[in-house]
Formats: sequence, C-alpha cells, structure tokens
Amino acid sequence: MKRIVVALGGNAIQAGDNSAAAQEKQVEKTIKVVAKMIEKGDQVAIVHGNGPQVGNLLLQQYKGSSKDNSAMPLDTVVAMTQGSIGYWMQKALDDQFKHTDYPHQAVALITQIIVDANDPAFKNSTKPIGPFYTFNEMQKQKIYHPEYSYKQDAGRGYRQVVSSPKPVKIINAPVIDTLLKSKFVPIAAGGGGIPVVIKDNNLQGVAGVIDKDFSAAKLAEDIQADELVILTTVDNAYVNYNQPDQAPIGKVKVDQLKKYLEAGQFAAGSIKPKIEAVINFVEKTGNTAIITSLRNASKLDDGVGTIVYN
Ligand SMILES: Nc1ncnc2c1ncn2[C@@H]1O[C@H](COP(=O)(O)OP(=O)(O)O)[C@@H](O)[C@H]1O
Ligand SMILES: NC(=O)OP(=O)(O)O
Repeated sequence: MKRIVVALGGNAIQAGDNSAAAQEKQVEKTIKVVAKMIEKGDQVAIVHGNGPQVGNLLLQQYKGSSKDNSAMPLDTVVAMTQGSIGYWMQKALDDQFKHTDYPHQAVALITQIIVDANDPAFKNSTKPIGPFYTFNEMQKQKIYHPEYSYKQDAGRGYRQVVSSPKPVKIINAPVIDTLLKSKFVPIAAGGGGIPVVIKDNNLQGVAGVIDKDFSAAKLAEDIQADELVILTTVDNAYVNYNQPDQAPIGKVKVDQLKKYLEAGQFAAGSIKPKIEAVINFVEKTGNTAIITSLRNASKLDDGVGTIVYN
C-alpha cells in the first residue's frame, strides 16, 4: 500500500465547455481514473486546480454585485471553488463506489494554507486565472477592470494574473493524514488552498491563488506521501518543447531535471511550477514524483511519464 498525493490539472475538470453540467461530466471521467488507484488499495489524497473556475467566478462577482449584494473577495472566491469542485468530485467518487459509507467515502475539505505576508509574489502577479483573451479582448477587459493585470499564458492567449504566494504551512494537514489513515478519500488543498496569513494572532484571508502543484508537493511532504503524481494534459515533460527536436523526459534523476530547469526548458505558468514542485518534493523526501497525462494514469505501474527520483 502506497500513500499518494494526486494533483489534477485544468483538463481534469474542464474541457472547453464551462457549464456546471459539462464540468461535472468531465470530473466524473477523471474520478473514474483516480478511483482505480484507490481500488488498488493505495491511500490517495486528491488536490485539484481552479485556475479557470476561480477567474470566472471572480468576474461573476462583479457582474452581479450591488450595494446590497456584495462581491466576494478573492480568498472567499477560492473557498467557493473548493466547495463547487469539491462537491463535483465528492459526488463522482461516492457514485463510483456506489455507496457513501466507509471505506472510501470522499471528503472535500476546506483547506487553509498559511502564506508569508511578505512573499514577493504579492508585488508581482504571475498566476493566470479565468478565460483566455485575444489581445483586443484583453484591452476591452481592461476598461471594465482597470485594477486587474493580464499576461500572455504560455502562448495560449492573454489571461488575468493574480498573486501566487508559496504555501508555507497547510493548517489542515493533520486532518488529511487522519482521514487517509481511516480510509477516507480527502479532496484537499483544492485550488491550491485558501491563502491566509497570521495577523494579530488570527488567520486572515489574503488575495491570491496558490499554485496547486506547489500545494500538492507541500501536502505530500507534510503527510509523508510515498509518491506525488501530477496529472496534466501532456504525457511527459519535454525538453525543447514544441521544437523539431522535442524529446520526452522519462525516468530522470532530480539533479538532471534541475539542470533542464536552469537551462530554461520549462515555460513559466504552465509546466514550470510542476517541475519546481516535483523537485521540491523529491529533494525533501527522497521519494518519487511523476508528471504525466490523465489518460496515462491507469498505466502508472508501467513506468509511464516523467518519473523523478533522488
Ligand atoms: N517543456 C514542456 N513540457 C511539457 N509541457 C509543456 C512544456 N512547456 C510548456 N508546456 C505546456 O504545459 C501545459 C501543462 O500546464 P497547464 O496547462 O498549466 O497544466 P494543468 O492545467 O494541467 O495544471 C502543457 O499542456 C503544455 O502545453
Ligand atoms: N490553483 C491552481 O493552481 O489552479 P490551476 O492548476 O487550474 O492553474
């Protein structure tokens, strides 16, 4: 029996259509894959992204708000996505196991993560959220939201960007550990977790979206997971990505992966955080991390994907 933290990327939740019905369908497909890992007897904690959803929901706040109907701030909007995506995943898992009783009952956990109030990320927005815009669409958005920043997202269009502080302490890690020991399936640190700081000895939410790959790596470290598995759109991380000499990275020592990183092989905002997250996890724990596609998840035992070891 292994303890695994699985991080699920955007395509695990949304494949084009962002209606609730379409996202629920996509989540059902994804959860079937994860359920197979759980059925094998492994302890699996699920971490999911929220980039498209949190950006869309933030836009909806301002569209519908009025004096008597306040727009919610970003920390609360992150919590709202933990609720909605957590609900879809919990429902899909409970349906998958055809019962809602122990064992394997899913538990979507509102997860707060302490970040550093002085994290330089608060002065430089880098995390892409919400819809993709053409240059002209982005200019129009700026008229409605002059307070928002926008950047190119890995050549895929422009997106709003927000601060993305690093996770320092996952407050709820002991709960997640206990849930796993008791054979529950925690869906935790969703959307990277709700960023909070300690102020006057109390927790206070802050405006930001933590990268879920960093949170998954931190959670995997904190709960002493044997493996961190990041499931995304690509089968592997590649060197010379999108170039004629593109080559998949298979089994790789963490030191070699660091060399590729230093050589600028990985695009910021997309694959780079995954690479940095797996390096952190492998270096700190000596355990293995895998980056591969959702469709490869059923073949993890066959050695698919980019497998990073110490
Ligand atoms: N060197 C690279 N190797 C693999 N994928 C890369 C590379 N550089 C950029 N990418 C892009 O990174 C994307 C994965 O990042 P992203 O879409 O942000 O993931 P997710 O939403 O699954 O968390 C891939 O679909 C690919 O287009
Ligand atoms: N919070 C987060 O990292 O979401 P995405 O993976 O969807 O960008």
